[in-house]
Amino acid sequence: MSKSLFTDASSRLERALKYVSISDDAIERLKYPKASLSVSIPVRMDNGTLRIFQGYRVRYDDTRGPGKGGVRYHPNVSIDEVQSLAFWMTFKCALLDLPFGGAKGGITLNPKELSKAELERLSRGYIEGIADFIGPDIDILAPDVYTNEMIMGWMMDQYSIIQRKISPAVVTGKPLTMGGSRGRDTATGTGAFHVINSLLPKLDKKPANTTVAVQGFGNAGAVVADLLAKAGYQVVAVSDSQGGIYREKGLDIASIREYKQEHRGITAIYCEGTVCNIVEHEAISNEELLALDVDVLIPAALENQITAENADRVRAKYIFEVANGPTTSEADRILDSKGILVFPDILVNAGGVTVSYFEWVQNRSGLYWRLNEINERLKERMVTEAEKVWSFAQEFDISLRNAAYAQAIARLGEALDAKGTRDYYQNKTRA
Ligand SMILES: NC(=O)C1=CN([C@@H]2O[C@H](COP(=O)(O)OP(=O)(O)OC[C@H]3O[C@@H](n4cnc5c(N)ncnc54)[C@H](OP(=O)(O)O)[C@@H]3O)[C@@H](O)[C@H]2O)C=CC1
Ligand SMILES: O=C(O)CCC(=O)C(=O)O
Repeated sequence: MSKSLFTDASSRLERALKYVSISDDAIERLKYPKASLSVSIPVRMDNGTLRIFQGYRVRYDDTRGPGKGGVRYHPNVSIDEVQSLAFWMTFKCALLDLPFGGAKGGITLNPKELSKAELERLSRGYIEGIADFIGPDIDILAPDVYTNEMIMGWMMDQYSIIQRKISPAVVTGKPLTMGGSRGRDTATGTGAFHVINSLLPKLDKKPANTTVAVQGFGNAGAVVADLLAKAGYQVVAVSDSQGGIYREKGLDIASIREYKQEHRGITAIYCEGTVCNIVEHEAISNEELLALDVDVLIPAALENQITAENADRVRAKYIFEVANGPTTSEADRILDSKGILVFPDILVNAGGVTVSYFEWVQNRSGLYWRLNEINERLKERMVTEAEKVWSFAQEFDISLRNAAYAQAIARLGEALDAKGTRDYYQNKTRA
């Protein structure tokens, strides 16, 4: 039987514990999610039939602050996946020193098959189901795969209806008109760009002599591809769920983004300026993209993309994980043995939750920041944490993943110990 995603995810905790000292009590607590909720969501479909969807929310840990994390709409969503994503959020928020714990949610469905009205009923139904489990001081939602600011707006509105007061801070990634933050829509890709652009020079890589392949061309992948291309990197391949395109002398990312917004796929479409042509021989599969001979590989789609089965075929020198959990722990070992450096998800994709934190702060203070203020603060946080992870890894000669986890674990351990064991309550019950 194959390992569950959570078993694989939590092996990262076990490995990194060697490099940090925290109490046994804190270690025990970090091994388990604090609370999980599973809900059935009845939705009246446009054709009059009733469909029941399965939704989840997991709050993994809230020691350092309210739970925080996105909501995913995807056919593969399961409690195991949501729990793993909530686990990663916990370490990501601690690594970036955000005053949040980790949480995540999801609904099992293919949202591409639903009409806009059906999606709205589903999103509002999800909030009906989890309303008692979330809140601006309890657990705060955000976008993830196949959710967006429109859906976040519906969710915030539904929560406000239930609470009978406007509660913008329960959801981040909302439309600007509903209290969203400037820069949240591009934050994940922008944060990843800062990590890549600040760490590659340490490896003597300059944009013009660095080739890049990006798997996944959504909110995270398209933005990082665009920023890298604008900074002079050679982005030679991109893909979406249907497949990808490759061009040795580099792709025109801005025009591919434009094309993707109008049409659904990017397969075999090559755009230069405003002209797009279908060029069949440049089409590649996602498997082929992962095995391209490039300097930098950026998985920016789903988890479990680089596994024990294909890690041997990876030829990139550096992997920057924009997706959550794209590399399995077995693949990590193989990549390590091949000398491939993996820059971990909890660092590389933390720009999204960082600007979500800024949005939450703005919602609570009522004072809204300009885009350049947001972008400056984001850059400062991302570069600072990236440098710390890099130096820690260099100093102790350990992987960047272990270095990132060790720093996050140290912060979590300190917070858990500061709260004490809470044995007082248990003793009182027993008395
Ligand atoms: N949004 C955010 O703020 C954050 C996202 N992340 C992570 O980044 C990753 C991407 O999320 P995000 O960009 O928001 O999601 P989006 O829904 O915006 O985009 C997902 C992209 O991945 C593509 N895709 C889906 N399945 C596959 C596949 N099997 N192979 C290749 N490409 C595929 C989609 O293709 P198509 O367009 O054809 O459907 C789409 O281009 C996820 O792991 C997410 O958890 C991490 C931090 C924050
Ligand atoms: O913005 C957020 O709160 C969380 C984004 C997210 O889901 C993630 O970082 O994986």
